[in-house]
Amino acid sequence: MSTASLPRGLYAITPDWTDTDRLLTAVEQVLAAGAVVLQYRNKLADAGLRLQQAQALQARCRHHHVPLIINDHLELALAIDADGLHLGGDDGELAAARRALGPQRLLGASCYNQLALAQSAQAAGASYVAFGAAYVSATKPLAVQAPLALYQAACAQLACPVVAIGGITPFNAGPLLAAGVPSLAVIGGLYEGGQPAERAAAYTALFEHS
Ligand SMILES: Cc1ncc(COP(=O)(O)OP(=O)(O)O)c(N)n1
Ligand SMILES: Cc1ncsc1CCOP(=O)(O)O
Ligand SMILES: [Mg+2]
Repeated sequence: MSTASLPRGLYAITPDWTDTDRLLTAVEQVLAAGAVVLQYRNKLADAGLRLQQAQALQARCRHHHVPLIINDHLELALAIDADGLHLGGDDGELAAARRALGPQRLLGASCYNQLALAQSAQAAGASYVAFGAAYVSATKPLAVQAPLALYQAACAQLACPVVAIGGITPFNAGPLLAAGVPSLAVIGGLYEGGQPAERAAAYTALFEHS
């Protein structure tokens, strides 16, 4: 099966903002600063607002030639012809999602702190697997912790790209990159406290010389 591949670099995820103008202004800065993937994740938006925000983000992503991945909602990904979908353990079957998405779109799977989940996800058609939380996450404080050794094992053993998520800052990302992780997924580090352009640039710089 041929699938699109996840680019190496900053995997930006949107904050739960219902103010669409505010969201688009901040995301535009993150895309301009070099994020290589955008995931639309908004746990506070209703279906109507999700459609509106996803369509607006799709236009910005196309402008920057950055793939847009939809979190949780297969129907939304199909409705806006997104570049991919990300599913957690309770979000639907990966194999069914792969059939619905076709072979080209990206399909990501949350694997928390379990390598076995990643092996099944790969077999079910996942294009990448995500482990986390790597560090304590203010966005998801109850997220299970994934140890550094898991990232090392996953990068050594899996054929598909490994994404790290959870509490990642430009200052604590080093060990993950040294473990071979090609993609850092970030929410709060980009959008909490303002200056998303500068914050995104600090992450993208991590990938420039490594
Ligand atoms: C890249 C990436 N990795 C992990 C997640 C978490 O997915 P999930 O466990 O389904 O939790 P929610 O994000 O839906 O709260 C993710 N979204 N993206
Ligand atoms: C969705 C998710 N899954 C595990 S941690 C997390 C939140 C990541 O956000 P942040 O980068 O703000 O810690
Ligand atoms: Mg989910």
